[in-house]
Parts: sequence; C-alpha cells; structure tokens
Amino acid sequence: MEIQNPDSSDSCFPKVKSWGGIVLNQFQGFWFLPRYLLGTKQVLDHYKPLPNDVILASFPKTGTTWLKALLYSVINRASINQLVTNHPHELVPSLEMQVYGGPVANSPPHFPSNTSSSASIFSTHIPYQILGETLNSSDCRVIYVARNPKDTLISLWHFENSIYLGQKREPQPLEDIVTSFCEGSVTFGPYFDHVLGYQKESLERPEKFFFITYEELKSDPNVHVKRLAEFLGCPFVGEDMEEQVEEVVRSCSIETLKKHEVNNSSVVPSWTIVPYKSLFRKGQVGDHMNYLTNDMIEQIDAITREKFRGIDLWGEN
Ligand SMILES: Nc1ncnc2c1ncn2[C@@H]1O[C@H](COP(=O)(O)OS(=O)(=O)O)[C@@H](OP(=O)(O)O)[C@H]1O
Repeated sequence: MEIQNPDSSDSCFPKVKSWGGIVLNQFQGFWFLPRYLLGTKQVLDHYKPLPNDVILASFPKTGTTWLKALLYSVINRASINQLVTNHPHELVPSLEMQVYGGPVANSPPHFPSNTSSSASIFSTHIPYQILGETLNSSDCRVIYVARNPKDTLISLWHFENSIYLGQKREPQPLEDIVTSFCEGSVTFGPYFDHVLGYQKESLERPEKFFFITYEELKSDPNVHVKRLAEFLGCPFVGEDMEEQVEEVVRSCSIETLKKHEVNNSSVVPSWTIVPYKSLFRKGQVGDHMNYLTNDMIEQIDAITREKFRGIDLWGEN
C-alpha cells in the first residue's frame, strides 16, 4: 500500500465524496480518511500484539470512550478520579494506546516492549477484515462494542457538525449523512460490514472476542462489567465485590467523565481540532427518534435488515 501524503486523497485508491464534502479513500472494501489509511498501514506494518494486550475495537461513535474507561478501570481496579486521556500514538491514529490516569502530555509514540507484563489497552476503528491477521497473530484479547446504527449515525452527525462548526461551517443536512451511511461511505464504513466482521469472530471464538452492544451495557452495566472482568481474566471477588463493580460503573459513567477537568479543557492531541468534550454528549439510547424522520428510519432499517440477515442485535429487525 503506497501512501504519499496523509492529508491528500490524490492516491491510487478509489475515492468517494461523502456527506459534507469529506473525501474518503477505499481500502479493502472500507472507506478511510486519507490520514487514517496511513495510520492503518503503520499498524499493519509495525504492530505485533503481545499476548497481554487488550484491544478495544469499534466503529466510531458506538461507545469507544466509555469502554476505554471501563477497560482501564477493570484492569487496573482503579476508580478514575482524575481522568486523563493520553493519545501518544500520533503516528498510528487508528490504533492509539489509551492511558487513563497518567500524565497527559509528551509521551513518545511507542508500543509497549516485550518485557512489559501488564496489559496494555489499545483502541482501534480498523475493521476485522483488515486487522484480523494481526489480531490473530497472538493471544491478545479483543473487545468489540456495537451500537444501534441509527443512534450511531446521529452521534456521528452531531460530532462532525460540532468539529466543523468550530471552523465556522454550516451544519450539514441530516439527509446527506443518512444517504452516505446507508451507502456505506462514511469513515471506517460500511458500518454493517464492520459490525459483522467482529460479531462473527465472537461467535466462533468467544474466548478471544468479547462482543457487547452499547444498549446492553446501558441497560445493565454491573452485570456486563462483571462479564468483562471475567473475560479479561481478572474477575471481581470478595465480599465487597458488588461495591467494587458499582464503583467502576459509577466512575466511568458519562456524568462522571464529563466532570473531569481534562475532558472540558483539552483537545485530543492526535485530532488537533477535536475537543475531548465532543466525545461526551448525551449518551442516550434511542436519541435518533428526536431527529430522524419515519422515512429515514425506514431507509436505515431496510438496509440493516438486508445486511444483517436475521442477526437481530437490537430487537428491531
Ligand atoms: N461514559 C459513557 N457512557 C455512555 N455513553 C458515553 C460515555 N462516554 C461517551 N459516551 C457517548 O458515546 C458516544 C461517543 O462515541 P465514541 O466514544 O465511540 O466516539 S469516538 O468514536 O471515540 O469518537 C457519544 O454518544 P451520543 O451522546 O449519542 O453522541 C457519547 O455521548
């Protein structure tokens, strides 16, 4: 894969103009911002997962930030009193190591060395169809979070509008993102193939791939946090087990995360224009009902039924 300029789409890859005029390149059936293609290449070329690595995979806007906090908290058994998000992987923006609780800035880009015995948490939006070989090259564990496509789309729409409004651009019409989303031409899309890639693996190898929906986690966080801890090999134990779980869930709630100073005052270093606070909006299930027309809902439901073929993750199809 030859990539010359990470910000240029003048490459040999097929390209499409997505909603809002964003130009995306296609690679192995998925659509990427040119700079994420470069990051993906670096991951594929250089990242060799260690057996202890924990990789959080997700389509954008499906609960990544929430799961990052939960994974950190479960693995380190620490409540996140001073949440600090560190994105040291400027060079590999699609597979960033997330450190919560450490110093914010100036960590050099690096993958942990082979001598590291503690688990490292990585987060990626790269689809299984592209990252699978890398993930399967070690005993690392993979957590995938999926979210209802309509809420995902609305979250993405708000997010992109909030970024670009910072640059004084008009909010983009909802119709345009609905069309691009259904066609698959959004960043890291098609959404449907993204979800199905990881979901299939989780059915075949549940000991390696943990699949959860945002909605399941919302409806019963304590149960699923316990399942997550068991999957990671660090189950909650002891008489105060329920209190421990409760504390993890509380410290990772959107309400708690929103209160941290860093999440109000900093921008995500690898995305320069993105303030952390744009990662925390409502965090509600079903928010799409406040925005999408019946026709839009039918359009998205129809493609979801067609693509998911009987896999009914949200009891809707
Ligand atoms: N702790 C917690 N609990 C529940 N929900 C949360 C939490 N943190 C973030 N959010 C909501 O997740 C949406 C952002 O998704 P991601 O974190 O996947 O975004 S990103 O891909 O990392 O940019 C976005 O959803 P919407 O509110 O629907 O836009 C966030 O508000």
